[in-house]
Amino acid sequence: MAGDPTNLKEIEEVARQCLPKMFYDFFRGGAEDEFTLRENVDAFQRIRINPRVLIDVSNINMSSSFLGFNLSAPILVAPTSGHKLAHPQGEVATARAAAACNTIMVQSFSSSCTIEEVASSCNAVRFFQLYVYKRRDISALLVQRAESCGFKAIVLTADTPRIGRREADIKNKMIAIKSSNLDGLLSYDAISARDGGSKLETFANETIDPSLCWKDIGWLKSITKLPILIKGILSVEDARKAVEVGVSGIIVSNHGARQLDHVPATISVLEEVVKGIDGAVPVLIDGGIRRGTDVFKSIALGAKAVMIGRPIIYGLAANGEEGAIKVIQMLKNELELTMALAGCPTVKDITRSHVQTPTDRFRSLL
Ligand SMILES: Cc1cc2nc3c(=O)[nH]c(=O)nc-3n(C[C@H](O)[C@H](O)[C@H](O)COP(=O)(O)O)c2cc1C
Ligand SMILES: CCCCCCC(=O)C(=O)O
Repeated sequence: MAGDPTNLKEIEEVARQCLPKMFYDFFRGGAEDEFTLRENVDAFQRIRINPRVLIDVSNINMSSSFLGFNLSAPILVAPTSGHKLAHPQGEVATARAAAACNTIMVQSFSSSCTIEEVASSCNAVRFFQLYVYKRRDISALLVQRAESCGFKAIVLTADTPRIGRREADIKNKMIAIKSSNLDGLLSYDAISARDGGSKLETFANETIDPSLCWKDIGWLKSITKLPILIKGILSVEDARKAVEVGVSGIIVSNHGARQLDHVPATISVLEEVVKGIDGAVPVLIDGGIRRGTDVFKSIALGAKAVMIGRPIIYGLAANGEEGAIKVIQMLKNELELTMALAGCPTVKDITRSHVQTPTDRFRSLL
């Protein structure tokens, strides 16, 4: 890869140099002042690791599982839209990278490759991320296509009744990303012809159903046998509701800080969400994970595994499938070293006592 990057930040820089400005801005950007975008990363840096010594770390085993599926490490690929804007092979390259790294890929509803193309391209375990459209028939059809193509779970994104205010996209007049999944189902023509700011925003706001609510999980359950995860949970109250309506997992996420600015960094609410549902279902987290130490901290605070969004896109942009593999491999290498240096030979050995949060430091002063 150009520049021989040694960490994810450097891969982002390679991607920035490869991508047209409109697309780099779309991938990188967050909502409004990007306060939460910075917080997602900074909040990890306020957590300290408490290493333990004189523990046999000659063999580090990062293997883990989620919903019964084995993972080589507790790191999954988050759903992100439009991978062909980053690389001509799009989500097919991403799925192959996930398969090569023995992890799960969550394919976005707004993917540029179809459900069928991704399914036939590799043997990765795949989950399908769902937006519920005003045209429920379209969402239902995509769920059925995913189910018949062997996807193993539905990830319902709950934080996007409308699209967040992404000012770079407004300035750049971001295009409405074409999702091949919607070919023959929806037309983009009216949107492409329209003047104004972000066409992606216009398209999303015209198509996504803002009336979606908790009772609709019943509808979703009625159209699929797959386990359902809810993505976009940031409070104990919503986590408990998710458990009540019978989901199989929760994803603590603020959509990579692209929706509502000034919501908390995901790592800062993870522990209370996990405690609030008392182990009823497994919890994943995404947002700002850029180092193996971030993965370690997330596990210590109760996540079953993490998901990564932008770094995968940057890897793709920098070097296609190989670039996405490099991203996952870099994080795995960093996690492996972190576990060795912290005295944790297996993922199960990573405990709450291995980290110190700002709240812990405050309490210790009282
Ligand atoms: C360019 C981009 C596109 C995204 N598209 C989707 C999407 O289609 N569906 C979804 O649920 N989340 C989407 N997300 C949010 C990610 O799933 C994830 O929550 C976020 O990227 C995690 O933060 P990180 O990028 O800091 O790792 C997108 C994020 C980005 C950056
Ligand atoms: C219905 C199209 C919405 C695409 C939004 C993709 C996304 O979630 C993101 O950019 O963030």
